[in-house]
Amino acid sequence: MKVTVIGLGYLGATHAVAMAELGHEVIGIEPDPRKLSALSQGVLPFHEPGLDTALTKTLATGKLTFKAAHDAESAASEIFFICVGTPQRAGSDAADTSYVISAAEDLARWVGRDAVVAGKSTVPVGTAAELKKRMDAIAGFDVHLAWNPEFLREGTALEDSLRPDRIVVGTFDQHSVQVIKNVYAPILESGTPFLELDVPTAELVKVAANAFLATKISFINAMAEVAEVSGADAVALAKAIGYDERIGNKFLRTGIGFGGGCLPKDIRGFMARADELGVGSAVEFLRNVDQVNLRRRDRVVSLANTELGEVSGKAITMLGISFKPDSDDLRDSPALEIAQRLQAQGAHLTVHDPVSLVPLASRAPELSSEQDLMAAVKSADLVILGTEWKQYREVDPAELGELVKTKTVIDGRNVLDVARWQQAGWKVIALGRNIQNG
Ligand SMILES: NC(=O)C1=CN([C@@H]2O[C@H](COP(=O)(O)OP(=O)(O)OC[C@H]3O[C@@H](n4cnc5c(N)ncnc54)[C@H](O)[C@@H]3O)[C@@H](O)[C@H]2O)C=CC1
Ligand SMILES: O=C(O)[C@H]1O[C@H](OP(=O)(O)OP(=O)(O)OC[C@H]2O[C@@H](n3ccc(=O)[nH]c3=O)[C@H](O)[C@@H]2O)[C@H](O)[C@@H](O)[C@@H]1O
Repeated sequence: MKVTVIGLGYLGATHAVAMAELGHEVIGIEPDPRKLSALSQGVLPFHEPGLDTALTKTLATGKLTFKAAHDAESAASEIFFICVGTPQRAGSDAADTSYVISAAEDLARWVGRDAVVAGKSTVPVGTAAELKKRMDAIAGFDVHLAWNPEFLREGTALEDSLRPDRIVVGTFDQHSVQVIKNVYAPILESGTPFLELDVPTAELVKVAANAFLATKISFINAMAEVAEVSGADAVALAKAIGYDERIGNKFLRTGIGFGGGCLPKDIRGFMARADELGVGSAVEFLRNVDQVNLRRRDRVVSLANTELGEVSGKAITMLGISFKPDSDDLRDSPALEIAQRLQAQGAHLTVHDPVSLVPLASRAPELSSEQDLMAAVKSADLVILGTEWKQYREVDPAELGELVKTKTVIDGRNVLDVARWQQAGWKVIALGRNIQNG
């Protein structure tokens, strides 16, 4: 099928490659000249395991091409996927839907009568109905608009796109259902559940899923707060409750909390939208979810100050700066916020991260960085593990211990082998735990 993907960020670039992998003829549209040029040359403008090689492979087949704007060729597509950003609006909790509106209105000037427009961006409930009104008015006919939210995770984005848990589609008409079933046919043939819903439900499924995931993480981090003052251990607690199948053991990893371009802004956008709809109190608990999450960052800043007397003038190494491993995404990264706050208090931060130091240089130029892990910890008064990259879990604590000034580590993700680090002479501090250091 002829497919156009609009907006080639983390979601859109992945979706375009995934569609080409399924055998479709794909055009990707991206107005940012830097991203467009990189993608056209087969270079992924962000880190995503496996997507770089898949991009090179699909480009070579000639089935994937990129453009800055719509033209007659893209206008002939049978389906258009809208994948533009919906960031948090400045000075507000609400989602900024201006990019989606602009992409939809622009597309309405090109879209064919039989083509389907499938929105994949995460939007406040009610957005699709508003877009349809605007698109119909510009196109002069009944545009086949549908909402098809995406559930991929960064770090496993391509795999999640090609082998999703489910495909959710909200449609206004049956023609859209059929075209969407056709585009995903190879995935559906493998037995992936296809949920055909009304449009508001499809929009809500996405924000509800992210709100639930955020709540689960904040739940265990709230238990961590209680554990810290009661002598309990939140990691052991998570394991113990997770054996109950009704609770499950996933998404109960306690630590410095959730960040990224989605969970934080999606729960805030959900609260703002619920408020507009007059049911703000229904999701008021998400305010607590957000606050518990942000308090974990405060906790690390406070632990660092307690450990060092005060942080001013002290050398602190942050291991990992992206919001999660296997990603270079710095959007609302807990590790980044902690590093910036400690630096603002006068500490000398050195950041190590396997892939995020280039985006970090433009995002937070005030932070020093070091590509070599051993050099990064040299003479440190304190080491903080901010992102649980595999190499930090596997590093030899004895080797690191020879380089630092003081062998104290705050494990912000509860992934270090405490006994091993202690045997190497380290004082180990972790969130939600009361670790006895000899
Ligand atoms: N990042 C992720 O893992 C996931 C993101 N989402 C949702 O997908 C949407 C996009 O997120 P990301 O890809 O992370 O954002 P992003 O910021 O990485 O990418 C958005 C892209 O859209 C482009 N764009 C903006 N206006 C445009 C227009 N009028 N026409 C064409 N392109 C335009 C931007 O230049 C940018 O490259 C958001 O709603 C997000 O919540 C959903 C699931 C997963
Ligand atoms: O809407 C989105 O963009 C996506 O948001 C999340 O995916 P992602 O942000 O890539 O990453 P997650 O694996 O969900 O992790 C989010 C944050 O929570 C943290 N986390 C995760 C799990 C956990 O147990 N504890 C915890 O602190 C991670 O470190 C990370 O900072 C959802 O998992 C995806 O399903 C969704 O499509």
